[in-house]
Amino acid sequence: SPNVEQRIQQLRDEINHHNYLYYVEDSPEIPDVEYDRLLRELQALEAKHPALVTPDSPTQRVGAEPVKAFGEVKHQIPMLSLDNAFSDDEVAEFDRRVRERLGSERVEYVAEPKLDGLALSMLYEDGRLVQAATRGDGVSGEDVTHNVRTIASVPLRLMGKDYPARLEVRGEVYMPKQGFEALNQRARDKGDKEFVNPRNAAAGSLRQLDPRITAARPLAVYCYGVGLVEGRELASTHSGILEQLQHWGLRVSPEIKRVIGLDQVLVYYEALARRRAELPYEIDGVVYKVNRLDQREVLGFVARAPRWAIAHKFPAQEEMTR
Ligand SMILES: Cc1c[n+]2nc(N)[nH]c2nc1OC(C)C
Repeated sequence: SPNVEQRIQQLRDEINHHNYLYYVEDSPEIPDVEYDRLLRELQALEAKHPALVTPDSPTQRVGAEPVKAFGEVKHQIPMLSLDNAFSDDEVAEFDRRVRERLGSERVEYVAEPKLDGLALSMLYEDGRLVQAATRGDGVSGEDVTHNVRTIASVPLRLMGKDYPARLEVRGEVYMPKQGFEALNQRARDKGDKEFVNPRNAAAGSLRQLDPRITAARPLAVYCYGVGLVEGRELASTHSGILEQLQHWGLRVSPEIKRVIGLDQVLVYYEALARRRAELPYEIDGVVYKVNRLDQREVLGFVARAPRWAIAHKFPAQEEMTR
C-alpha cells in the first residue's frame, strides 16, 4: 500500500541522513538509541514487505552470503602510483620542474595527508554504489563491492541530484589507530594472530570473502579524487571536485588544504609532521597535487606516475621515535 512505501522511503532517507551526519561529518544529531529505533522500524517493515527491499536500502549493507571468489575489475582509467620525495630539496626540485613546464612563477597545490591504508575505487551509477575494487596492479584490481558496502562512511546512495550519471570515486580505505588497537586486543584475548599494523589490518579486513567479517572490522574511507566521470563536467580544480564529492555525501579529509608555492607546501608538511602522533589514523607522508586540471593536462605523466603530483614521505616511524 502506498503509505507503507512512503513510510519505507521516508525511513530510508532519514537513516541515510543520520548515517551521513554520524559517519561522514562525525557530528550526529540524534542519540544512537533513536537511530537504532529508526533502523529497526525499517527492518520490520521490509521483513513484512520483502518485495519492497532494494539493494541501496540502509538495511542491505551487510550481504547475507559470502562470495565464492573475488571478481576481477579492469580500471577504465589506470590507478597510478605516486613518485616519492624524501627531502625538502626533492620537493623543491618537483616544484621547480612543475613551474618550469607551466612557465608560471607560483603554482597552487592541494596538500593532503597520505593515509597508510589501501587505495580503493568506488563506482556510482545514477547515485548508487554499484562496484568497489582494490587498486591491484593499477590496471586491474579485485572486486570488493560486498565488503565496501559494509563500511559505514561509504554512502550506498549519493546525496542531492546533480551528480554525474557515472562517477568513479577514488580514496583510501584505512583502519583508525583506536580500532586497530581494539581489534588486536580482541585477537590477543582469543589467542588469535595479531595484525602487524593498521595497513595490514585494513587490507586483511577488506579482502574477506564473507562480508560479515568485514562488517565487524573498524574500517573507514577518505576520498581523494575521481577516475571515470560520465554525464556531466566536474569542477576545473581538484579542490572544487573534492567539494563536489563532499556535497554528494562522500567523506573527504578535513586536513586537505590549498597551498600556493613551495614555502606554503613545506609549512603544511612540517605542521602535519608535528601532529602525526596525535592523528586518529596512520599517515606515511603528504601528497601535493597541482590544483588546476588544465595545468595537469600540460604536465601529463611519466611512465608510472603523474608529473603533477608527488608524495613527500616522513622518515620511517621507528626513526621518528628513536
Ligand atoms: C596513489 C595516491 C594516493 N593518494 N593519497 C592522497 N591523499 N591522494 C592520493 N593520490 C594518489 O594518486 C593520485 C595522485 C593519482
